[in-house]
Order: sequence, then C-alpha cells, then structure tokens
Amino acid sequence: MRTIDWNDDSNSIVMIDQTLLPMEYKVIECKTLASLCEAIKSLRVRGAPALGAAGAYGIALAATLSSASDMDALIRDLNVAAKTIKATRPTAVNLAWGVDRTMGAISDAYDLSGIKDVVLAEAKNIADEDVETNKKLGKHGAKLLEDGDTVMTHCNAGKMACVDWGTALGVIRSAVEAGKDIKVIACETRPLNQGGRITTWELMQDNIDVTLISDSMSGHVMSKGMVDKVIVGADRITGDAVFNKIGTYTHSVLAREHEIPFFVAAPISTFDPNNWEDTVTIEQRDANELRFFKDVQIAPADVKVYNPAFDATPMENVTAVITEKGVFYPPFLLDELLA
Ligand SMILES: CSC[C@H]1O[C@H](OP(=O)(O)O)[C@H](O)[C@@H]1O
Repeated sequence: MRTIDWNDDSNSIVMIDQTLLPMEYKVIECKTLASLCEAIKSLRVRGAPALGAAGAYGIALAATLSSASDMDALIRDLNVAAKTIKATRPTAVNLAWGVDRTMGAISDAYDLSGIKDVVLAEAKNIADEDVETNKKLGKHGAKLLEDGDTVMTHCNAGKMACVDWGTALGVIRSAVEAGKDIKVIACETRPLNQGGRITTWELMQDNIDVTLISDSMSGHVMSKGMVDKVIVGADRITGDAVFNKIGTYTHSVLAREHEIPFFVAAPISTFDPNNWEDTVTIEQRDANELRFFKDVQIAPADVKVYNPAFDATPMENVTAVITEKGVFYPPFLLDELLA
C-alpha cells in the first residue's frame, strides 16, 4: 500500500498512521478536511513529498464534500480549504506546492462537476509522479554510493515520507537494487523518533542492514570512521540553506569536520524559488513532545521547552543535492535547477 492514497469507493483519503509505527500498522481514512488536517498536524502523514500528496488530495476531498451549487461558490470553498490545509505545517514547501498545483487545475474545468474531476485527477497525478520522481532521484543518487558503504541518515526520508520509494532511503534502495552492499546507520531523531521508529522499520522490511543510534552518537561514529556518507531528506531548499528535521545541521557540521560527503536527496518540488533568499518559518511544535514520549513522562511536566521541528543547514555544508533531474553541486543557480 502507498503511504497515502485516494479511495475511489468512499471518496476519501487513506493513509498509514505513522504515529503508531512500528508497534502497529494501521490504515486510517480521512473523510473530512478536519480529519485530514489533524492527521497532518499529528504527523500521521508526514514527510515533505507525502505532505505534497496530502495537500493535493485535501483539495480533492474538499471538492467532493462541497455542497456549492455553482462554480464560483465551489471555488470559494476550495480557496478556504487551501488556506486551511497550508496552515497545518509551515516549513515543508511541498504541502503548499501540492495544494497550489491542484488548485491550478481548476482552470481546465468548465462546470461544477468538471472542477471536482480535474482536481482529483491532478491530485492523483501528483501522487503517481512522486513515485516516478523518487525512482529517478534514487538512480542518480545510487551512483554516488560505493559497494560496502555505510550511510548515516536522519529522521525518515523513506517511502513513509513520500507516496512510495523515498528520497534519502530511495537512494539507498536504488543502490541496493543495483547490487551494492549498503549498510545504514539510522539516527533515532528526537523528539518524535521518526528514525528510530520508521526508518529502521522500513529498512528491516526490505532486509537492508540498519543500526540504530541516538542523535548524540553521530559525532562519535563519524570520528571512529564508521560512516562513509551521510544522506538526508529536505523539507525546503532555498538559495543558501536546506531546511530539514532538527539535528540535520549538527550532522552536517560533524560531517564537514570529518570530511564525510553530506548529500541531500529531494525532488525539485522541495526547492522554493519564491523565497530563494528569504527567511523560512521554522515550525515550533508542542512542548509535551519533549516532556513525554507517547504517554510516559520523561521530564518535569512544567519545565520550559524549546521545540523547533527543523533547522537550517547552510549550503556550504552540503556536498551535493540529489534530484530527479540529476545531482547538483552547490553553489547552484535556481534557473539551472528549474530549466
Ligand atoms: C522526504 S522529506 C522527509 C523529511 O520530512 C521530515 O519531517 P517530518 O517528519 O516532521 O514531516 C524530515 O524533515 C525528513 O527529512
């Protein structure tokens, strides 16, 4: 099953609830916009490309649910839905990209039912394209890995962060598919442990050798020569920085110190030409994500907490960005990428 998909029988969005992995594999159904927004905010569906598909399917769901009696009223409903979906998580540019691209399909429709048809078709296109994009990106990135490499990764940039295949883990899967012996060191990625819960689970499902470490161990394993390359995903890439899960910047500094190649794997849709030079909103998440793990209290219930979900890795720490169009070595020009 794909990470997120459309159910034609019930006109709803289905997804694997990632908050339950690896202890439970459960497929949930979002039949309302509110339930989709809750799923995005709670990271039941997460990861930039998967959020792109979630945003796209969210517009299709809103169109299906709308009781508008004319095109203008439906478009008003969809504009409200677009704003609501975009507001759920601010950093991953793919969420807004998926919403905007699906909304753009409206111009191809000539009547009410036509709008509902074109937005659903566009959302399905976005989902299908993501899988193909990741396979192309994976093939380009696999050439950068050598047989016998141990690759460190952070958070989860696998098929669970996408519609399927994955970006950072897509590179690893493609290298393994090409016959290379690749071992992975997965950083658990506090506070929500996407690495310890989801990356390890994904790779073990594929019989890819994976070792779990805590985030604080990354410098140690690099200093011991245990890491040949680092590959991470991205939520937004601008002219001077890669915005990715908190802790990525730390690994990039350590990789630079130990002269270890630091690769970012991301589709072109993760680049943000509209804010190429601007500052990016870093999502601040709930304090209890650090005070509790699941329902177990692990810090004083009233301790002050600072919980940014992402950090910015300067391009000078990035060896190359792997995309479906090929590998780009910083500094690169925007028009080179978007050509
Ligand atoms: C392939 S994008 C994956 C990217 O998204 C993750 O963030 P979150 O789990 O909060 O959605 C993380 O930054 C990954 O690198």
